[in-house]
Amino acid sequence: MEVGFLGLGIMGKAMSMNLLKNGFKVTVWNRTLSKCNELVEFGASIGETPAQVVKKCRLTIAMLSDPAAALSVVFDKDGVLEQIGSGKGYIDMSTVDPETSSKISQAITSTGGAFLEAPVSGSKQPAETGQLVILAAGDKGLYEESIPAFDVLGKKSFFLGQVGNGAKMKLVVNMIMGSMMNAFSEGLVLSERSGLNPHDLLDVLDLGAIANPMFRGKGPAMLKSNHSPAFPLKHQQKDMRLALALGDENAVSMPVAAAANESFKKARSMGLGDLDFSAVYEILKMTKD
Ligand SMILES: NC(=O)C1=CN([C@@H]2O[C@H](COP(=O)(O)OP(=O)(O)OC[C@H]3O[C@@H](n4cnc5c(N)ncnc54)[C@H](OP(=O)(O)O)[C@@H]3O)[C@@H](O)[C@H]2O)C=CC1
Ligand SMILES: O=CCCC(=O)O
Repeated sequence: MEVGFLGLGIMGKAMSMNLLKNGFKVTVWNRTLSKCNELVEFGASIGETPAQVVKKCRLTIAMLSDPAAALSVVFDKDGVLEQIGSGKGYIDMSTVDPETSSKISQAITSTGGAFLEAPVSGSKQPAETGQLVILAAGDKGLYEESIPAFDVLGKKSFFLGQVGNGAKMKLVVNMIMGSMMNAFSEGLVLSERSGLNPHDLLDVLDLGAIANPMFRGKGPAMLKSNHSPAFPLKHQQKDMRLALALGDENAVSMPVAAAANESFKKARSMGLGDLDFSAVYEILKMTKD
């Protein structure tokens, strides 16, 4: 199957590589075109613009940083809209808000094209190993057609109904994750400041009711101040912001998420946005009596 892939950041590069390794023909595009070269070594073709990729492929997947990027790639000159139409499908796997997704859906479907939003849970390593959790919503026919690709990219796919539901599910999950990262970081700092060995805390946590892959995977690196990016902090803060907006729209009070968002904003303002979101630990560590 020939698949187009737009956006070769941390996630897009791993996902498109995975498709290539599993026998898909892939045509890639990235805003910074030089990032396509590594994929070409593994058999990918390059499209010079999003429109060129869509022209060539029946199915095109996008994995872009944020709502502005997702909209730009569809609506701007040489964008997806110039070539999408009947018989073609567009799958946006970026994490965006439901409004952005709906806007893209309306534009694509008005040309006769099919649209699916399919944000993912899981980070760099699950993307490399095909262990993502796919949160799809939109065109059911396109979802079914995409299952061979989703089976390569993920360990489980959910079809959640109408466009917007995938985006909402993803934002709820990441709102919880961002709050957890803040609580975890505060716990690490508190254990150190109160004279405990934080490595002991990691061991205790891992044996109890709140053991989880995030604490287990990131804890030891955090204690060494290693925040090599798997999930960039700037994207986690974007997700907190979008989740808080969803809370506003639905009159849901979220003081814990709001406080976590403030920590991520502070970390961004201190230049930590391109590090892993675990770098929020560094700003919590800085607070003194
Ligand atoms: N990293 C993770 O663990 C996960 C990330 N996500 C979500 O997936 C998406 C991608 O994340 P990730 O790969 O980590 O992000 P990166 O920051 O590594 O990559 C972002 C991509 O978006 C492109 N881009 C940014 N702005 C524009 C624009 N205006 N026009 C066109 N392209 C643009 C970048 O192009 P260029 O190379 O030119 O800058 C790059 O290809 C985000 O929505 C993120 O929230 C979801 C699950 C996990
Ligand atoms: O959006 C990013 C999610 C990262 C993860 O699920 O580990």
